[in-house]
Amino acid sequence: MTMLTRPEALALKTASPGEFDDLTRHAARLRDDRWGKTLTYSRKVFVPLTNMCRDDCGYCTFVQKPGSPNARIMTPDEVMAVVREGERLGCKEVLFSLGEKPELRYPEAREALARLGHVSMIDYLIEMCRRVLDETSLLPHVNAGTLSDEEVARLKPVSVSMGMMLENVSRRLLQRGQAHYACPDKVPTQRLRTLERAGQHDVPFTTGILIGIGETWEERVDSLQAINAQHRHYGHIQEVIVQNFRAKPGTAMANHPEPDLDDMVRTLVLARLTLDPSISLQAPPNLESRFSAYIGAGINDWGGISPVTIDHINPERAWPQIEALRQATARCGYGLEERLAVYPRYLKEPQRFLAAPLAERLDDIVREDGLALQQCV
Ligand SMILES: O=c1nc2n(C[C@H](O)[C@H](O)[C@H](O)CO)c3cc(O)ccc3cc-2c(=O)[nH]1
Ligand SMILES: C[C@H]1O[C@@H](n2cnc3c(N)ncnc32)[C@H](O)[C@@H]1O
Ligand code: MET
Ligand code: SF4
Repeated sequence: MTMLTRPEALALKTASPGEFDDLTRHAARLRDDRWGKTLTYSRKVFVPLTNMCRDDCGYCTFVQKPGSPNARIMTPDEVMAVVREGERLGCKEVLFSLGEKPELRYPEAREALARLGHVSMIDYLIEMCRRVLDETSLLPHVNAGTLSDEEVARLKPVSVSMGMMLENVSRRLLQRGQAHYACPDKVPTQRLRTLERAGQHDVPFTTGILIGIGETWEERVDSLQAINAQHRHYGHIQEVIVQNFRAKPGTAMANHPEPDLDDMVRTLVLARLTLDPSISLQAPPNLESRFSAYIGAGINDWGGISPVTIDHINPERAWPQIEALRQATARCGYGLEERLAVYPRYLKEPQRFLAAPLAERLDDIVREDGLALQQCV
């Protein structure tokens, strides 16, 4: 058996302990065959370029409304200070993660952008990616939500990869009282179009599903299959994050139950057995402490970890120390290695997946420190 059929995927939710053990072993073997006995992470800094956003996701504490004392757009000096600190501490990725198109909803966002000389957050983001490339050794990864065709095209020359959590393809979640009520950028067709545009532009892309926001098991299956279908067509999905919802005080979903470990493990096994094995499977190590269960379920990557910045999306969840993660990973029989924000597979076709100056730069980095090259398949 390789990939799951749809009925098998649906049945995984309630598989008996014996059946589930078999499937889990199969998922772990698939990971070992494709990715070997080494898990990876990316040493990064997190830059929340703005926390203003036109959406109102029911789980999000990152977002701040204009008028709140914390609503802001980072200045270029603030951005460059964080990036330089990252450079000093050996980081190779700048994760720009930001609210979506606040200028379309809030005059305050338009005014703040105008003071920075821009009319849209994406324009400002492009300027800051460019500065990171021109002035530092770090590589930008852009997580800015839904993107138009033109935005993808303009971001490609200034970033090595982009990402956006699909989260879920369920339209039900847009209804009043659900996680994505009043979120124009969480309309599934809009998210799927962004994935597709990234594919059309040959952008190495990170996506993922958010677990426990009111979706059904079947909707998770649908979401993973939708991601896999895009990858089959364009080959651009470098990694899929399976991220567990964490309830935050003060949000609409403060009292919504968090997914438990069994639910996460089952979903990771589902993901590993649904997705093409060339897609990296990532779960964040700061949202769950029982690492061995995740490794047993077939993940091969821990995502971005920062010695400089907090996880601004989950600010109460500290990063593990990289050495502690290395030891925990070693106890499961796996090594831990640093990787770049773009996976090795894409460096084999640099002219297709990277703008020429970025391809040259990556070539130099890989030649100098040979990062995660054992994974070149
Ligand atoms: O620190 C975080 N990093 C997040 N990352 C960053 C990720 O861990 C790494 O930076 C990527 O693996 C790129 O190397 C995301 C990247 C995406 O493209 C899409 C979604 C996420 C989500 C998070 C997140 O919630 N917290
Ligand atoms: C960066 C990604 O983090 C996810 N995200 C946003 N809020 C939460 C939360 N409370 N718990 C877990 N993940 C969250 C979203 O899917 C976003 O795209
Ligand atoms: C700050 S959340 C991550 C980026 C974007 N706003 C999204 O939800 O996809
Ligand atoms: S998760 Fe992203 S899109 Fe949703 S409110 Fe927060 S910043 Fe905006």
